Amino acid sequence: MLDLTHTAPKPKVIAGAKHDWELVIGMEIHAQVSSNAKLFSGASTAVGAEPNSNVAFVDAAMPGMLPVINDYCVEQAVRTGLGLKAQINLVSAFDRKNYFYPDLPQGYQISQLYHPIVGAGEVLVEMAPGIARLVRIERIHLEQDAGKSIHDMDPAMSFVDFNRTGVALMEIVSRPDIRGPEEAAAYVVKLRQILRYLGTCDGDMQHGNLRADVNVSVCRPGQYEKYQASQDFSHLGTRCEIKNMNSMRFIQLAIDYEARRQIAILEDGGVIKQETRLYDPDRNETRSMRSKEEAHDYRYFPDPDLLPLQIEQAWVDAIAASMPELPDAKKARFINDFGLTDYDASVLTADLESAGYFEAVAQGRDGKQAANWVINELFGRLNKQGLGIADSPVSSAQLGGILDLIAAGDISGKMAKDLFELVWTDGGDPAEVAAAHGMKQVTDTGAIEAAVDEIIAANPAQVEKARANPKLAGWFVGQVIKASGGKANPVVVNDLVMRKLGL
Ligand SMILES: Nc1ncnc2c1ncn2[C@@H]1O[C@H](COP(=O)(O)OP(=O)(O)OP(=O)(O)O)[C@@H](O)[C@H]1O
Ligand SMILES: [Mg+2]
Ligand SMILES: [Mg+2]
Repeated sequence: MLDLTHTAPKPKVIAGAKHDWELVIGMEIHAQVSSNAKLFSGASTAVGAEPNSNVAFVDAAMPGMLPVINDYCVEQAVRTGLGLKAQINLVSAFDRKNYFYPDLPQGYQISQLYHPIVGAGEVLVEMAPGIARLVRIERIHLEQDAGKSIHDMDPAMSFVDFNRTGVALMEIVSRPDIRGPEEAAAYVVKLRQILRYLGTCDGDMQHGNLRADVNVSVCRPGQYEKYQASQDFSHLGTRCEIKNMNSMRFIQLAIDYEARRQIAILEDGGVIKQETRLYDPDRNETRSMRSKEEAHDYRYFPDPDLLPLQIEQAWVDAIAASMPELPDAKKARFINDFGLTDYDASVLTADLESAGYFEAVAQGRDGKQAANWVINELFGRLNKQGLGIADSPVSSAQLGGILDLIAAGDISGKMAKDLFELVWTDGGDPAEVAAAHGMKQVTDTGAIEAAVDEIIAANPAQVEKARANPKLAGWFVGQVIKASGGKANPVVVNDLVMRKLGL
């Protein structure tokens, strides 16, 4: 069962020169929909293609061309909504958001202002075991991405690449429920994790496939609670929106800078102007880009080329029936089925590849031991070499084979680490590699007994000490294992030593 009991984290408090302030943050996440074709054309969404080669006439806004909705993109938005426990709107509609920019050939972006496809949902953001923020989702709407302006190819010219023009985006809008920079970053991490589990967005932030607009305001302690009770935004401060953030670190730095900037203005008796700002990582500051446009500045109106989008409940139900297991459920299951700690379960469910690998190793084996090996040995080794789990030279079957040899008492923990190293570099079936390298733990009592007798006979003084203080018997165990060249099974040695010493 999923245990969602949690306590909310404390909001971040910043001490100004005059008094304390709290942060209030709401995020708009633009997530590129995983789909082979664009939202309103059949053109490919592949990246890295020759500039302007994946552009249909409708993407280039040729006269008379009409958009045709790609139902797979709609399905992806519905799947995302279901993954965020959100309401799915069976009727939604597309609007034109008008603005002029060289990378926007239509002169407007098709978006969904008035009737989005997805309504209210939620995301649980864990900050520590048992401490979590429930961030409410206000809406998700579908919209077109813009093209790319290129200014750095020639000092005297600007270019434009329309390959990205018309690719489907989901804008996922949160309520202002996030209360600090760390929570903001954790929210993006969690949302990205859910999208990747769902397969609706690849979450590649480096290539801008997931980017965040971060809305920040500050208020005096107590004001947020008034907003919560009434949902009346006038209790909150004026927000500034920091556009296009695609790094967890910069999101946190930008929020911190922006909050302090606003506090300084307010304590000086000034007012915050609602505006759009850009973060400059080189100078760690935000700068005004433009004053905030209101919806009416965009002259939104229903797109006359597109009928309202109507979907069937049965179709939504079919998508719901095919949902994969999501991160919270998988984590709870790992804790329950494999006895993992909260921390280990979080690490192992961070992405689907790690979770799948771990599960293959843990199935039918000691789950905790499997977790230790995957997290400490495997991840440690992969990190050292800068590899991802998909590129691991040791497969889950091979790692499972190593654990089986330990469980059978054939190799010691120390030998297992050496064996792991051998399998990592040379590959092969672990049992065969172990045999080829003479890695076999001695469990034969007869052979070990002789060594124990010999060491006891040679060290009468140690024997006296150990009989007086049984904790010192470990010394004999160490000696016997050393004498065997590390091959004697420590469990067997320990039993014999204790018996021979009469302990
Ligand atoms: N006082 C506030 N402090 C912090 N965040 C706020 C505040 N008021 C609203 N927000 C957040 O600002 C965001 C507003 O996004 P929304 O898409 O609704 O409008 P927008 O930013 O005006 O539109 P656009 O998509 O054109 O940028 C939401 O995430 C909301 O939670
Ligand atoms: Mg928005
Ligand atoms: Mg916005």
